[in-house]
Amino acid sequence: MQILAINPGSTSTKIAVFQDETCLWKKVIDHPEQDIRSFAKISDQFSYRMAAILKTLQEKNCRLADCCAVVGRGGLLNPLAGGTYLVDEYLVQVSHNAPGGEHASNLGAIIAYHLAQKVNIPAYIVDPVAVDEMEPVARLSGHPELPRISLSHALNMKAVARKVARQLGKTYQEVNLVIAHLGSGISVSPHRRGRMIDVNNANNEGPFSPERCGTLPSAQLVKLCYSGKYTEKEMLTGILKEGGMYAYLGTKDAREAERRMNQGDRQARLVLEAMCYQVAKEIGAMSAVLCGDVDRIVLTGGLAHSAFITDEITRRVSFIAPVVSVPGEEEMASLALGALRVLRNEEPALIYR
Ligand SMILES: Nc1ncnc2c1ncn2[C@@H]1O[C@H](COP(=O)(O)OP(=O)(O)O)[C@@H](O)[C@H]1O
Ligand SMILES: CCCC(=O)OP(=O)(O)O
Repeated sequence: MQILAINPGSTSTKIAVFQDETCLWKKVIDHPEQDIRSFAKISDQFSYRMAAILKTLQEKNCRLADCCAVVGRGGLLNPLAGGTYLVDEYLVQVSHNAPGGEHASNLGAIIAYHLAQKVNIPAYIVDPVAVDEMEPVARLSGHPELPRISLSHALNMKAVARKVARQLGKTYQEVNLVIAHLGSGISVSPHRRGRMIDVNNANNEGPFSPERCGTLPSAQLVKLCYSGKYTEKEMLTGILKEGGMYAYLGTKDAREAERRMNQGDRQARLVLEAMCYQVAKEIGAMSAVLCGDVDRIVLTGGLAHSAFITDEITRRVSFIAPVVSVPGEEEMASLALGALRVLRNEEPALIYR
């Protein structure tokens, strides 16, 4: 069965075609920052990204008619359980309206649906960013008007969780893991017997990341918002896109930060160490959620390619459980596998309402 997978990210659109579990080809289309900046809303990027995808399909001689399904990364929907969802008109409409906020992943369902419609095949999303499996006790923030919201790298974390469980000779439902996805954003989540029972909101809680602030001192934040120094849009950009490592060092590229550190830049060292320190603290907190019953701590995402970063985290958390590293992400394969599970009737397609 041939599956087309589409993963819209902040600055790129990843496309891949799978023949069953095998990736036939994959392409990352990079979108120049000035192009992306010219759109007011994420959904306004639909035609722009669609044109780039259709051009790539043509270049690769890929015929939509040869595919059994199109699968996209799911976005900031209202909270929902993990799994593979059929994309229907309602889901497309909600993705347009972006109830959970603006994020490139909102385009995944919209693009998958429109491509699939062309040849009358089903479209799916798998383990969207808004997967919410949090326990009631995890939902209280301390302010009744500000409940905690589950927004995370659920797709990659669940794929990596299944992989690590397999390596242990178990199923995902038989293990307890603390998984830290370390990318442009950072998610740290305790997975208890196949469920993500807590997670820092990767947009605005937890450790700071290459581009996001993470948890900030709340009263100081309120004062800054009302200081007149920044507009609301500037504040949000500063938190979500130009915070964290970027705010301190002017780069979102951890490889560049590490190069500077190795050339003796003390600020670069301090910032990288602080990011790892915060990740380690979050792993400690999420291990407490599991009452210390942790089979493995798993480090994944782009930053997990760095031995400095993984060593720096590991030395602080290895007393809890063995640490394994699964660098990079497996989002494209996870999308295809999610669609295949449904097409093979191993799992029902969920309906989002
Ligand atoms: N080999 C590497 N060593 C250190 N950092 C890396 C490496 N490869 C990627 N990164 C960093 O990982 C971050 C991006 O991670 P990634 O998982 O690709 O995030 P996203 O898909 O969310 O943009 C960037 O800061 C990038 O510099
Ligand atoms: C909003 C949670 C998911 C997320 O942060 O994804 P990216 O790192 O791809 O922006």
